[in-house]
Amino acid sequence: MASTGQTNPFEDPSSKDAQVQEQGEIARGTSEPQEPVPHTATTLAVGRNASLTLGTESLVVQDEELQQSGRVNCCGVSFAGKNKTTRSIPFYNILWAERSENGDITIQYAHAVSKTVVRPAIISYTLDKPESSEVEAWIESLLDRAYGTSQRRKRIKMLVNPFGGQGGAVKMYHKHIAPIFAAAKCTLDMEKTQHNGHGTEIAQALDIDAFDVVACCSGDGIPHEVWNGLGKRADAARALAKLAVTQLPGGSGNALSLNLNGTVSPSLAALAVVKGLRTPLDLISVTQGDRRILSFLSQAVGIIAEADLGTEHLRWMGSTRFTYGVIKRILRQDVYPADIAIKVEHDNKTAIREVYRTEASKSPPRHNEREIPPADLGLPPLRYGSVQDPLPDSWTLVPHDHLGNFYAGNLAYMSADANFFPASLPSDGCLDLVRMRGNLKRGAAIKALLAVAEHKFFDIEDVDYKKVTAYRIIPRNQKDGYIDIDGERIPFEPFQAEVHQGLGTVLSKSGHLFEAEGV
Ligand SMILES: Nc1ncnc2c1ncn2[C@@H]1O[C@H](COP(=O)(O)OP(=O)(O)OP(=O)(O)O)[C@@H](O)[C@H]1O
Repeated sequence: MASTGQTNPFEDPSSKDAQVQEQGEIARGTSEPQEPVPHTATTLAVGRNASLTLGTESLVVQDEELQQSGRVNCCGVSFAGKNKTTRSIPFYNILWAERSENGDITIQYAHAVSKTVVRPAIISYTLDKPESSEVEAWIESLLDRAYGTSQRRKRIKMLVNPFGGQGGAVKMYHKHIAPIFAAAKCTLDMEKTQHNGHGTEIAQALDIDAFDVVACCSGDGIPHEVWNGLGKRADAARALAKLAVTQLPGGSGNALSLNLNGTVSPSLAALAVVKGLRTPLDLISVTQGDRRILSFLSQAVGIIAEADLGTEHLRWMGSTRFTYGVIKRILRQDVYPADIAIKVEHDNKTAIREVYRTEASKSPPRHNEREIPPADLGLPPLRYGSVQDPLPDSWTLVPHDHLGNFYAGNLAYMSADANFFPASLPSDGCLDLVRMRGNLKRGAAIKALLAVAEHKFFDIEDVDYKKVTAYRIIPRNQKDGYIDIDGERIPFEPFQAEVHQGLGTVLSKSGHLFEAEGV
């Protein structure tokens, strides 16, 4: 038996980690703790002194090698001793396994080099009995545990926004993302976005049968464009069901990755995409004038919208500009009068908590394939018409003279530490709507704001929280202002929104929940 430790083609050879990996990490016996191996485990003897065992949650690698235990004694004799090393690699981290042409067995996995970075690493053994029929079945069994119902070798259309965030997305893609996808044998077709709206154009013209995933190395702007591009197609329903839209965090707002990949680390997000389960996501039609936009993240009017979009001149402050913007308006007790009509699905927090907990207690779906609509179906029709139509009969416009915040969310986290919508679910057919008065006592308003980071926002009495399927909002008595749809500004005019249950598709870790603390 020989542990060959192949060179990893994706590593920067100058890095220390790469050198360790090239020499074969297994023999070094580092990191993860050993896991007890159950009796039912399948063990593959790769050589006289090494074995690979499928444990309950991980691949257990045992390796014995000769190690120099002392250099020279007083008589000039070297001593050598045997050292057995055991380590576990979580199945989640296994990217690929195969027999190479020369009969070696090669396993690629995501090795944690820190809490926020994983890099591809390779274990490679020359088999003592390469002809054994056991090997193929063992590899299949390993891949089965590594992927479960997640699709292997995803075909990924990769969009990279070179200007996302601080402008480092292209470098980050090459360093942290592409190597993970390549090690997992995904097919990659990378394109840099060239201008505003390019994501929409690409999605509109994309060969949807050639890809499984559109992955955006960007902020939330490019996923928004991609869903809108898919929505403009004659086969919109099919395109939106077939293509999972995902994000590799490369912008200043990375909410999609936070909620679905549970991270803003590019390499961990890439691993989450490799292992992601296809999950339907509600999308929202927003109509304004004769326009129809698809929204996946949020719609905001009032303090939050203004603090997000009205503080561009304070970009030098980084993420603090948003907090500064909110506090300034809370202290001024700004109000944003509007008439609002809402189609409510769940109107109290007890019922909402119940809905959330029922879904959270379910086991992850066993099958994550969804029905693909025929090619002649466009976007679903609007059940409540558009903002230009008369108000539906059962709706009532209610004046909100002292509105401070109107904030509708389709995902839980709006940014790191801002789980504004903890009860939201990927495809419950509802938006979570938060309304707060602008004339609250300053102390109470600031307490509510601080509660967001402490996961206590939902229970604050001044926070009105409902699950809704549609609404119309008509701003009043203001010359101009901010309306924020997925972080983008639209004209300060009345708009209407309605939810399309599970119209879009994403990849998630759980298959039915966001990566957020719920209620
Ligand atoms: N090559 C390009 N040149 C200029 N703008 C671009 C280019 N590619 C994409 N864009 C635009 O950049 C905008 C922001 O993109 P994205 O969300 O990826 O980054 P971000 O850093 O989170 O953005 P922001 O901070 O502005 O919200 C999108 O509207 C997109 O259309």
